Amino acid sequence: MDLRYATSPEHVRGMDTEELRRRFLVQDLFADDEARAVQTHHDRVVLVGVVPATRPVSLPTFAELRSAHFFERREAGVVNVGGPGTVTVDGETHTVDRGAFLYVGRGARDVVLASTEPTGSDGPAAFYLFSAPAHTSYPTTLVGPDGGTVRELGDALTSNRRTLRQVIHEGGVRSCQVVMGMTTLHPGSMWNTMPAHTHDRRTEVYLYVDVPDDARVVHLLGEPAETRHLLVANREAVVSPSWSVHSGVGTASYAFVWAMAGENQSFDDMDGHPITDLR
Ligand SMILES: O=C(O)C(=O)C[C@H](O)C(=O)CO
Ligand SMILES: [Zn+2]
Repeated sequence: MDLRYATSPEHVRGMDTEELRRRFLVQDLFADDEARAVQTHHDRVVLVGVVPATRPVSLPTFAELRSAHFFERREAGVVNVGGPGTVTVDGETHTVDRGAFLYVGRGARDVVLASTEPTGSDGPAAFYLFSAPAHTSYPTTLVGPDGGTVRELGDALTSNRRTLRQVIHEGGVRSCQVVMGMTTLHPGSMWNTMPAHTHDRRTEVYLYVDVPDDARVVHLLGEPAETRHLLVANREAVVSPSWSVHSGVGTASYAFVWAMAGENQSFDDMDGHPITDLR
């Protein structure tokens, strides 16, 4: 498990490109037949990537968690961003195809992730887990690729027309902390999350997906009056501490999985920062 210690806004002012990327960008989370993990000490969020390319992969626990099994004190949202697949939780198998989500509650013991058509056109399944500490156990719940609460946002005239699906949230699948969903940019729209915002009560992670190999997303981070940027490729994630804006523009249309944990689960508890205020 890769550990990322907490950062402060003052610290960001002095970071060069290499340090910004080392602290906030998560690369190489997805590797064949492995469960790779990163923990940020911001809200103790753990990210795991699993690509069951040639065999099913059992989710291990990690030494840093000091727990007998991964879900002993945690919950997670799992989304598949690859080809068709299944997730088996304590013997019950769920079909989790591309764009589907599975919420796994505290107490689950054996979690096995598998591809259904590893050599198909979408390749093997690619599971992304966003996990946070949990105080109680909510039921494991599957949401299909079109499920959740859909919000249409933005405008083609400002290049930010996008469809946002809230899946694990106050009005949907219950959880202790995790709030999670996916946003898909419409063809020709490149800007996400504009106007940008912060939410001082939650850490958020964006995982960018469906970014063409020759494209990048220019992701803005940092305090609104002191922004920095990262050039982000497909299946890379960016950690946004509570004080950081998170917004980006692609050189092609793309999608992203957003997920949060922290003090509350109120999606609309955010402070907007107009582009004219960003520096
Ligand atoms: O397109 C958007 O806008 C988003 O997807 C915003 C994220 O959901 C978010 O940042 C929630 O806090
Ligand atoms: Zn946000």
